[in-house]
Amino acid sequence: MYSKMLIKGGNPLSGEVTTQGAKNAALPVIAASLLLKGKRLKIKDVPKLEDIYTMADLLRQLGVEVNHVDHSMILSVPEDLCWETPKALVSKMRASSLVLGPLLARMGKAVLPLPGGCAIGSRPIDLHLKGLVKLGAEVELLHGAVHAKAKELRGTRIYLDFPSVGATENIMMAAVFAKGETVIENAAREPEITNLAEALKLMGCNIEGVGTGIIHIEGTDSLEETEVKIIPDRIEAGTYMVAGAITRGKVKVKNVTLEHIDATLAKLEETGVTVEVEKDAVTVDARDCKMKGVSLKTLPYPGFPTDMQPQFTALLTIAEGTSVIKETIFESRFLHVSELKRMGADIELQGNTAIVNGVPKLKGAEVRATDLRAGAALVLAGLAAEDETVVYGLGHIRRGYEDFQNKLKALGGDVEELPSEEDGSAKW
Ligand SMILES: CC(=O)N[C@H]1[C@@H](OP(=O)(O)OP(=O)(O)OC[C@H]2O[C@@H](n3ccc(=O)[nH]c3=O)[C@H](O)[C@@H]2O)O[C@H](CO)[C@@H](O)[C@@H]1O
Ligand SMILES: C=C(OP(=O)(O)O)C(=O)O
Repeated sequence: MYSKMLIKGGNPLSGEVTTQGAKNAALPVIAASLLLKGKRLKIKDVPKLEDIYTMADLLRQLGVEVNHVDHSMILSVPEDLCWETPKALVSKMRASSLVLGPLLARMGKAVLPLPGGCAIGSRPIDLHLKGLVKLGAEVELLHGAVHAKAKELRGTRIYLDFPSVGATENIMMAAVFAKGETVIENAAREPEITNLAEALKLMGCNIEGVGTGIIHIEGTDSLEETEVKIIPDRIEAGTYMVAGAITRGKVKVKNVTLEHIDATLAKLEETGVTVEVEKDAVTVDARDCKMKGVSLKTLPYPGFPTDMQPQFTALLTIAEGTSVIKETIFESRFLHVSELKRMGADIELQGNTAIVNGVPKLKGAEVRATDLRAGAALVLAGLAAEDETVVYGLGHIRRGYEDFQNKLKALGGDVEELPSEEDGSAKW
């Protein structure tokens, strides 16, 4: 059974909402527990999300005992681990590839069915594999699965052709038990990587330079039990800020790390909405605001995050004038555009650029979420649109937003999740 969300648009959202722990930080930290041997990792502020449950199931299959109670997770890792990852779980979630590095480091071998692409792009893992080979692993592709093995990993210099988030994380984890020093150059600088590095440091790893683009990891022999806290989800926070702005409401988002959302805040302010910041909260006030179009380009952190691009595209459909949105991270992250056009948006796609001409109002329609953030963007558009919108494919949204319906309802959104016989794809 699928599910859909019915949205009666038009209510300006108002009130406070608290951000969950970051999905994209929790996933690699959970994978990092595999580096422990006969020890436990306790993680605080783990969001309750489908992707987290998938990662927990994957670790269970590898032999880890996982207890996820409320927002805490305790992972008890046995002396020996299974090193073959099941296709059913890996194909469900690309982030499953993050177990490759730690499994190789701990067990000297790993088998991972190639995760494949998704609606936003082809998403190869060649950079992950190149890094592992440089560390001394033998990597083969057999019957659609990566088979990696290494008697011993050796520290080395690894230059990433692109600052890939996943490749940086996988290589960092693989390098933990390598002999000598590993240096990752052109490493990704996302805050989620810093959170993973903090977890590894707390376990006893020696890591320097995280956040600078050049990461140094000194190999070690064994790690310790520890407890780590997940950072607030900057993308969830940004999504609720846009919810306030697009409905011309006033929303306070609590539990944010301001320096992680600089790019999002700067672009929101540029549209003309009022943004007030406190130590760990942001209030977006768009009441009586004449919002104007802005141009933006997605970039690796600290640039504007690709994971906020669909939500901003929705916002800019009803901002005055023309906005130019350039997506440089994923090759096909514009599937929400055709859905927004069904709602009356005026958007022209030219390759990786969307040219958005603001319209006064969006109109409710039946639309389909094709991925997580596209789904969030359509819900935001529905909240601002006249009449009723139905968003199909809520499964995508559940991957990344905890309690989305209730958080929106608490802000005054007229939304309701309902079971659906279909995912919406048969409609158009
Ligand atoms: C679970 C998680 O943290 N997901 C995030 C992570 O995804 P993910 O780790 O997959 O993103 P990457 O930074 O690796 O990918 C960015 C680009 O590099 C390409 N690439 C990546 C690896 C590789 O080996 N070869 C290659 O060509 C990808 O296809 C993509 O076009 O960072 C993205 C970019 O901020 C975010 O949108 C995702 O939400
Ligand atoms: C693209 C995303 O996640 P993933 O990399 O897990 O697909 C996202 O969180 O927006």
